Amino acid sequence: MFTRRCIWVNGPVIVGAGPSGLAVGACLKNRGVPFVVLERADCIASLWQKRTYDRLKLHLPKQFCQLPYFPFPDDFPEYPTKYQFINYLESYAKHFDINPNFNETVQSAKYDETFGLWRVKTISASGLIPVEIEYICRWLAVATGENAEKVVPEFEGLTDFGGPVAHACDYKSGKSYCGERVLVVGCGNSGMEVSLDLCNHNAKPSMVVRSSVHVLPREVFGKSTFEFAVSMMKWLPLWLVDKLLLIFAYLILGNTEKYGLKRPCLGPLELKNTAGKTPVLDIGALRKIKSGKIKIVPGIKKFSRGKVELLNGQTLEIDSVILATGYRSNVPSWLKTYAITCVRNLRTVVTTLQVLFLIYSKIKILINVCNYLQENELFSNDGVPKNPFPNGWKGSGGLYAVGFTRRGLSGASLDAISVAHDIAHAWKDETKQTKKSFAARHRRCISHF
Ligand SMILES: Cc1cc2nc3c(=O)[nH]c(=O)nc-3n(C[C@H](O)[C@H](O)[C@H](O)COP(=O)(O)OP(=O)(O)OC[C@H]3O[C@@H](n4cnc5c(N)ncnc54)[C@H](O)[C@@H]3O)c2cc1C
Ligand SMILES: NC(=O)C1=CN([C@@H]2O[C@H](COP(=O)(O)OP(=O)(O)OC[C@H]3O[C@@H](n4cnc5c(N)ncnc54)[C@H](OP(=O)(O)O)[C@@H]3O)[C@@H](O)[C@H]2O)C=CC1
Ligand SMILES: O=C(O)C(=O)Cc1c[nH]c2ccccc12
Repeated sequence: MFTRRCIWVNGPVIVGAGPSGLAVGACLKNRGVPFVVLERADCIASLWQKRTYDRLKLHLPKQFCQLPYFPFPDDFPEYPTKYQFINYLESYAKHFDINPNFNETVQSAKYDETFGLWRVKTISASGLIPVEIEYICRWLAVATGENAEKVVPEFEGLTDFGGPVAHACDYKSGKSYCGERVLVVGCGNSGMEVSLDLCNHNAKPSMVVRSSVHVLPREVFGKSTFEFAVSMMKWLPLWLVDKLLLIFAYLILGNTEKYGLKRPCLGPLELKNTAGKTPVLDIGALRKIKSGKIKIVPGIKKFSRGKVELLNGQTLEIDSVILATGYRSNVPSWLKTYAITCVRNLRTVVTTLQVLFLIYSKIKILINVCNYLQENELFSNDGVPKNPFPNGWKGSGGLYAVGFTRRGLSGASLDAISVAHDIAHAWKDETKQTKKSFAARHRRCISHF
């Protein structure tokens, strides 16, 4: 049973209370614009508080990770721990007096063309009875993140495996894996750091590398590699910076291909920009790989009871599996376009015709048209903005994206400043016009229907 409520918001609705949502909230506060933040979890920065392992530290230096208008404390180390970062975010929310509505999951957000308003529906699980709430607003800032949902690939036979299978987002420490043979699937920063942590707790990790990966040292000549790359980008083209990074990586780490870590054809920064694939910034896993403490294995063929068969025909006996297989955005599941229903129907008809008449090539064009129409005009079907950085933060009808730049926390901060600036201008214009007639309603941020 649901209770229903409808709330008018005089200002933007921000979806997500992670660093991006907090940053845009802070920038709006600075400009005197009221807003509401909706968060599905019961705390701010739920990714950091609930879905990361104990030993996690920021892997970019602190100056690239602080949010607008509130620097990290002076005594923070170069690479703050996750607990320091969480404390900072708590202080940030307190400093700017940001009070998200917790336990409220956005189910859908639709643009009502007739009124030029957003209708954002949530289910609030705070009380004993779930409450369905509809927020109505002029502006919608999407800050649900690039890592909103875990990616869990399907593997043949995994259900017969019998041992524990966890995603990296549920991994806390290697303590409970002591002495175990663990298969870590994936070799991004999560796979590498989970494998390292397992080693440090006397477990025996084998890490699956199915394709390729760029491993870079976290520091070159005592300076952060990231900072070094950022400085070089001011003077040199990206391809040259990539070449230099790879030369330094070779000089410092040696030939990583020798250990089964094939490098991608594209350079590390180009790959990050085009495919969003983050290079691994090594904090010690490579040493364990070189010493054989972390075994590198190829792609998976199938699982069976207590075993995994690999693509090279080798079979390993394993006790547990950790899927460090990454994350994805959840925007397509709740952000609707007005055309979505009719386009879906059209798509079904077209697919049926395709099956009936087998005239594939002509129909394929129509299917592509349907896919295009089904997409939101700001976000692609993958749930990230279609336009690359720095042009992916603004859509039409008052829609904004914060924190989808593939540039981590520094990208989120830049988005937040641009979005708040834009909304503040529009908000001030609109409130000026409506001030007299709606004076009473606008005195408070929210008024209930
Ligand atoms: C393990 C890990 C380490 C990282 N380390 C770094 C680093 O060192 N430096 C760096 O620059 N970047 C780093 N990143 C990148 C990372 O994306 C950012 O650090 C940051 O958390 C992104 O902030 P965000 O607010 O955009 O997303 P998130 O932190 O994911 O916050 C989004 C929030 O939206 C909420 N939400 C999602 N869907 C809904 C919904 N439907 N309704 C309501 N609420 C919803 C979520 O619960 C969440 O609280 C790291 C990422 C990971 C996974
Ligand atoms: N200290 C820090 O600050 C940390 C930061 N992070 C950040 O969090 C984000 C997410 O990182 P991460 O969780 O590592 O995810 P990534 O998306 O970076 O990596 C996913 C890995 O899983 C592999 N994979 C996916 N599906 C399969 C499959 N079916 N079989 C075998 N392998 C598979 C991918 O291989 P393929 O490339 O072949 O697709 C890739 O190696 C990144 O931006 C990262 O930088 C993460 C951990 C620590
Ligand atoms: O850790 C992440 O996910 C980030 O997005 C941080 C980041 C942004 N640009 C980069 C380039 C190289 C390594 C990390 C990052």
